[in-house]
Amino acid sequence: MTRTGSSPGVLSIKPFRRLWIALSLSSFGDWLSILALTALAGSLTKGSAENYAIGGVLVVKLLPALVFGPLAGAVADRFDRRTTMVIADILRFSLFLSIPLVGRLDWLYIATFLIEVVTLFWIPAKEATVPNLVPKDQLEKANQISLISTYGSAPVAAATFSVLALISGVVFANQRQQANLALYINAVTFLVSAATIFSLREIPRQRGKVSVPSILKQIVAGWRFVGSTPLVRGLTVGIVGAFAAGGAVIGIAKVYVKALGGGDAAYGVVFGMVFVGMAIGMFLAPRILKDFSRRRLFGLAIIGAGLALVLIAIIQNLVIVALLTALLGAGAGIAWVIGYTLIGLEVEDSLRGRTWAFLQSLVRVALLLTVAAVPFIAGAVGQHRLKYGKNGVYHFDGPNAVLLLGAVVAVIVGLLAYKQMDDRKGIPLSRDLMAALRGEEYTPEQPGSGERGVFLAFEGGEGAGKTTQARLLAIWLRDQGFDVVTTREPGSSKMGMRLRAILLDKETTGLSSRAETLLYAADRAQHVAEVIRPALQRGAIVVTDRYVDSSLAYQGGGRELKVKEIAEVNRWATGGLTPDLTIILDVPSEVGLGRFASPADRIESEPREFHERVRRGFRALAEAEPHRYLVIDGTQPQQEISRQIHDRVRAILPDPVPATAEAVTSTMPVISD
Ligand SMILES: Nc1ncnc2c1ncn2[C@@H]1O[C@H](COP(=O)(O)OP(=O)(O)OP(=O)(O)O)[C@@H](O)[C@H]1O
Ligand SMILES: Cc1cn([C@H]2C[C@H](O)[C@@H](COP(=O)(O)O)O2)c(=O)[nH]c1=O
Repeated sequence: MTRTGSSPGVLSIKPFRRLWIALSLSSFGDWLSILALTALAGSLTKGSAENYAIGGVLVVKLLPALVFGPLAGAVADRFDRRTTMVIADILRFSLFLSIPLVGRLDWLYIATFLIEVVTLFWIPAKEATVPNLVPKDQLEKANQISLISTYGSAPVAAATFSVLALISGVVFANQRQQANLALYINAVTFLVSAATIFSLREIPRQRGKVSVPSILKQIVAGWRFVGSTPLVRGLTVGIVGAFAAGGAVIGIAKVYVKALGGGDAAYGVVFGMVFVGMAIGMFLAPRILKDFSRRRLFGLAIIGAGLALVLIAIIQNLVIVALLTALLGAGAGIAWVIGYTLIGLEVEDSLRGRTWAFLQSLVRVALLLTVAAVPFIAGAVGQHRLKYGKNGVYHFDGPNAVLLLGAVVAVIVGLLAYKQMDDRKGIPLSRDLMAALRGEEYTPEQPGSGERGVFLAFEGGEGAGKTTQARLLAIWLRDQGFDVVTTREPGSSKMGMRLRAILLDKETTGLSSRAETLLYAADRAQHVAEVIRPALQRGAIVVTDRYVDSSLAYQGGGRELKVKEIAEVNRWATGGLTPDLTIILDVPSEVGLGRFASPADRIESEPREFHERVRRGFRALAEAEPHRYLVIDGTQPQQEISRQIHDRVRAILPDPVPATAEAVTSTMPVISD
């Protein structure tokens, strides 16, 4: 995985840097043009026609992609890319300049349509050029920085538009002149871009024959693939639905902001907030919810965006709407980055291209239909005044209805995507989410294990008396008719015995603390699978001499690794199996170590401070969850320790099986429910 932080390295490649400057300028110009054109269209019309005029701008911006999309890709491969880009930029400069000079709505539409057609040829020429300017191993970084510039320029454009609106509001009398100023600046960005690309002699000349796939064929092929793959089905439903909801917002935002008392500056701020939110969502969510299922997060992000939209539709306060818009953007940004990554990671390489082509076609259709439908829905709903209290009047107009409809669509598609893509079925969402927020992965007890027995663990430092007490407890339990399995760690399986030899042999030198932790965890995973879980499933009482807490105290306390991380590894290794009771025998380290006559093994040979840290580690675990532990002073006489253990264990034992059961099974009786 490449880190974004290393992107400046790519920018040191001079030709790529120039192309990137051109891309940034063009992206900035594109975003600024959406704001300026919709504002100008609004100012060229009056009353309810304003809705249709703004919607019209967006429709003509989307239409060319449907008609000329496949052709543009082919042109990029067939003609000289540098020339294509320079001509496209000069054309865009001229067309943008013409809009304020002509100053008519019909020309605004024609010019916008032509600009979009030209842009369609510019983009694939640029996309195809990048791999020729950077080495292969830098391509991913180059793509990252291009993506950041494309979307990062949106809030910059929005801020510029707001500032321009404020400044020009002082100088100019009407809104038309303000929008015109933005369009002039916009035109200049394309001229600079053309000059920058013209100077790029490194772009190789390109000639060749390329077939033009029909958009209809792509959609049909895509449908077939989507129908047979739940992941892509969920992604498609989510992405297309989110774009449809987004289309509703884009189509109505200008009118809604105006209805809330805002002008062009406020529109620019609200528009920019979507992208600020997107950037925050994209950046923060994957970090905060590092261990959370990406498939679940995808659906949840769309639902979250839908809920933010509900509030935007009903809370009619400009400042709150602007803040909620950032929330909406965050949801959209999270869904976008996850959708993008999931397609990259989980869709086979041979199908990825088709998936993208299909999604892009569908997204454009969805956007187009929504943007086109928005003015009609808003117009059909009309204006409604709802009275409340003595003098209160709540306005519910077309824009509110459109936003609410978009919100409902987002929530429904979010739910559908969640259902289709859920990769943790049966795991409660709230627990999964809470664990992820704590930085842990929620591991439930293995499904269907159906343990009926009792699981007891002895823990403590060296020579604390664990083996002695485990043996005495087993005798006491068997005397009462229980099926008891005594076991220990490490080394209760064939593989575990070999691991024990490696771990405790003083000849083992240079073993890293992490490797040591993993070897103990591997022994434990085998121990649980081979010995503990089968015994518990048949209803036995399992008494183990050491378990997970030994790793937390020895590798966490003794070796000073992070206890949380060790717990996480072990949760995974054991499938979350936790003892019903853990008995800690607490003795000062010199007392425990002094009880042995035999030579010390690799761990016992550690210095005293190590063993004292281990002791403190065990105590801390018991203090954190007292209900799961029984801490006993291990320096007491053996019988006294046994008595205290019996008192506590008795309370959690099930009723022994009636004596008759022994006759039936003719084996050691098992515990009944
Ligand atoms: N309460 C006690 N008082 C004094 N000596 C004891 C007590 N309990 C056990 N011992 C003795 O201490 C020694 C170590 O006991 P034991 O093997 O049970 O400890 P352990 O905790 O299992 O040690 P290990 O660190 O090897 O797991 C044995 O010789 C045992 O007889
Ligand atoms: C399970 C486990 C054990 N250890 C250490 C603790 C002891 O020094 C030895 C095991 O020897 P014993 O005589 O069987 O008690 O291994 C550890 O460091 N981490 C663990 O998870």
